[in-house]
Amino acid sequence: MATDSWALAVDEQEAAAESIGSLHIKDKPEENGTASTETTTTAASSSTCSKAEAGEGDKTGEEDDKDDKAAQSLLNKLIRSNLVNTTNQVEVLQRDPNSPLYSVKSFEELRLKPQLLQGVYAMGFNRPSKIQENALPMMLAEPPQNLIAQSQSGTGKTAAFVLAMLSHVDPNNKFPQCLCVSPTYELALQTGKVIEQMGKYYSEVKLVYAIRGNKLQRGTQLQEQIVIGTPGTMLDWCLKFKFIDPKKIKVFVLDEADVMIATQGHQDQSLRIQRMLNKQCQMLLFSATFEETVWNFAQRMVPDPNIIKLKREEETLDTIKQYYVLCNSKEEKFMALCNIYGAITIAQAMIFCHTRKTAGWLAGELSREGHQVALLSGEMQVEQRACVIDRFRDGKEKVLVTTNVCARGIDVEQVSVVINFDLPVDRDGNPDNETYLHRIGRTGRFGKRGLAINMVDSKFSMNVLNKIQDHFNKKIEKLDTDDLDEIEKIAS
Ligand SMILES: Nc1ncnc2c1ncn2[C@@H]1O[C@H](COP(=O)(O)OP(=O)(O)OP(=O)(O)O)[C@@H](O)[C@H]1O
Repeated sequence: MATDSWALAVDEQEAAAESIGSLHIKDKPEENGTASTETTTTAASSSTCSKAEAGEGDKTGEEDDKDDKAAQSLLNKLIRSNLVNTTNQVEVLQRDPNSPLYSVKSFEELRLKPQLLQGVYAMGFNRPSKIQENALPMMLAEPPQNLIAQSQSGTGKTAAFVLAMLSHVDPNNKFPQCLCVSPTYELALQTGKVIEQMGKYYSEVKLVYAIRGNKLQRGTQLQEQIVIGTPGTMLDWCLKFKFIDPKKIKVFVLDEADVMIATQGHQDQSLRIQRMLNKQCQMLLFSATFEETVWNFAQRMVPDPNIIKLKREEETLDTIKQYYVLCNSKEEKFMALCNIYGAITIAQAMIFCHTRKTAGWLAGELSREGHQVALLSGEMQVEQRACVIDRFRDGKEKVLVTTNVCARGIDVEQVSVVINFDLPVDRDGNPDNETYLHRIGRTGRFGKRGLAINMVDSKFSMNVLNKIQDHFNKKIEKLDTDDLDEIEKIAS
């Protein structure tokens, strides 16, 4: 039955692809898993963290002063991605005590291994963000301490737990020592890329993906120290195939921990893995959101945890401006969208719909208007989804129309606008506050400014919007999309 529904989903996807001229879905990754781009590693690969290129070391070797190197590399990264024109903008945020990027400390003070410090600077990081500054000393302490940590979207949680894993592995031991479980295939791939980038100068440390499609021979003894994957495959590798000896695991990370706990299947699988681990294994749980019941469950699950928790009013980022638009139908919502596009320059946008059907319709309409559109929904094969995201990340499409599948974790710096074409609600029609926060967090990454626009088309959705406002105690302003000057103003 499962196979049938997959096949149907792919057929529908292909049908949609035909109707949407510029929608691109790449074929499955090449058999050996080596993707075309330098940093991409696909499902079937077991990859090394060492990808140092000749010449890069020389570049930094010219400069003696570490601060200058870091500053220069950050500036290069930001200029490359057109985020800022000077370092000052990020620097200012990192020095503002009210900003989640605030940090007075340096990466040097965290006493990271030199290879990791080099990797961090090569990524363009200058100083740790607040969550990194607070969480890393706890995570790197001896004896290891457990941690449940919440920090706003795009503030560097992934980088924090990746650094912790890389710091804890013993490269001389050729077996898995760190497990990182992500809720989706594409998030696992994305986190894997961060591990590769950060571990670029730590060539002895290797990484393998426990995700669908990466089939290993029975009896394989993994040599890689870090395993990143989705809960089902990870559990199989521990329990059924015994590729991993859970007793040898030193660090266990649950990324997007709240959804891992709140989703029954994920919770069962994660708990079954956890039960196989040694009592001394360090447990690290991270997310931008933790609903109260989930938070309580997490505290029962993790023995004696350190806790970093946000106050409700801190959960939303001030750098993301939130608006709503009043409409009467989906056609009017589409018109409003066109007006927004007509008034402001949008680098890249993510548009969230409630159903696959609406997403397909909207992608078709936008495509007819001449936009380069990518469509992504949960029913697509995971490899196809990963390819759609890669293309979007590379800027090949400027608009990504999607359902909730992409609401969490996906890190695309150039996303300047998030549109909730449909507001997020749960199965009972109640506002889904957590999903709202994750969705709008796809913009405004690491201090960048972002715009979130909500389409309201009924009393029901107005009610949902009001409840979301009340929940976060944050005003969502009304926007008149017929008034082009007004739209221009909000973007300036
Ligand atoms: N210290 C730092 N200095 C500069 N950039 C950073 C730093 N830490 C992380 N970043 C960058 O900020 C962006 C967001 O980081 P990351 O994906 O780790 O955030 P997150 O908190 O895990 O987000 P989400 O809640 O959406 O999963 C990434 O592009 C990352 O490279």
